[in-house]
Amino acid sequence: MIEVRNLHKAFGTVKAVDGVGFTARDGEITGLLGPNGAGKTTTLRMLYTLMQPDDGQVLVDGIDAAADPLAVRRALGVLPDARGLYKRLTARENIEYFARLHGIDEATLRKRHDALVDALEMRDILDRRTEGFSQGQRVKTAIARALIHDPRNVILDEPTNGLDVMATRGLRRFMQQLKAEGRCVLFSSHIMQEVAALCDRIVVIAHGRVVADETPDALRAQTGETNLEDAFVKIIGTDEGLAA
Ligand SMILES: Nc1ncnc2c1ncn2[C@@H]1O[C@H](COP(=O)(O)OP(=O)(O)OP(=O)(O)O)[C@@H](O)[C@H]1O
Repeated sequence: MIEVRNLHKAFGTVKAVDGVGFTARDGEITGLLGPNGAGKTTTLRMLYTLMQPDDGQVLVDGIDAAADPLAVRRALGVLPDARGLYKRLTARENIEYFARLHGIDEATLRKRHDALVDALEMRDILDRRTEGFSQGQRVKTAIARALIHDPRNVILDEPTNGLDVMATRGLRRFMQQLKAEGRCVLFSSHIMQEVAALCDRIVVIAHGRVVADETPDALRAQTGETNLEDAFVKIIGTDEGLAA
């Protein structure tokens, strides 16, 4: 479970995150939805301890990220916005390198590696260097690498960005599988249909603040709109930066 309380982050005069708080629960998919520049990536970066908040608190499985960042990192699997693969290494080497950094024994590595490779349908690219990989191939490799230590909590920053329809469908299936395994899945998106199709709970962010935190059905009821796209536009007050 991921709990975020009253997070703040400013860059000069820009208040990127201005008092964000929400809870992402185990066995659920939580979507962080907001237009471009709303503060999604900055929020996620503070969650996975890449960036220090000016104020506020992050708890992962009850562990305070400021007090024990290493324990929090161990409890998290993260697909960052910059996918950050080692391009001279093959996909397999990228994944195995992370497994070794986590100190995973060989037998567990094999088992976990095979399960991820099958779930992500990436066996055909395993022994290619990641240099020259397509967006979808890069995302698959980065996700497998992020999850090799079997984390309970999974954070994905715009995971389907740049993926084609088939790759997007595959990734959505994979996220459902993570949820079925009882993990806490938190992902960001500015694509309403995606969030609507996947999420148990939607946290809408605009101008660095949470403007709604509901189930998709409750969001529709709250706004009186049957179409989620119309509901979002009503909540945010503009359709600028939101993709259909
Ligand atoms: N390192 C930085 N230095 C200066 N300003 C920043 C920095 N990172 C983010 N910002 C600003 O903070 C605001 C929030 O940015 P952020 O990347 O969190 O938004 P986002 O919701 O992830 O947007 P997108 O959907 O476009 O990725 C923006 O105005 C952005 O320009």
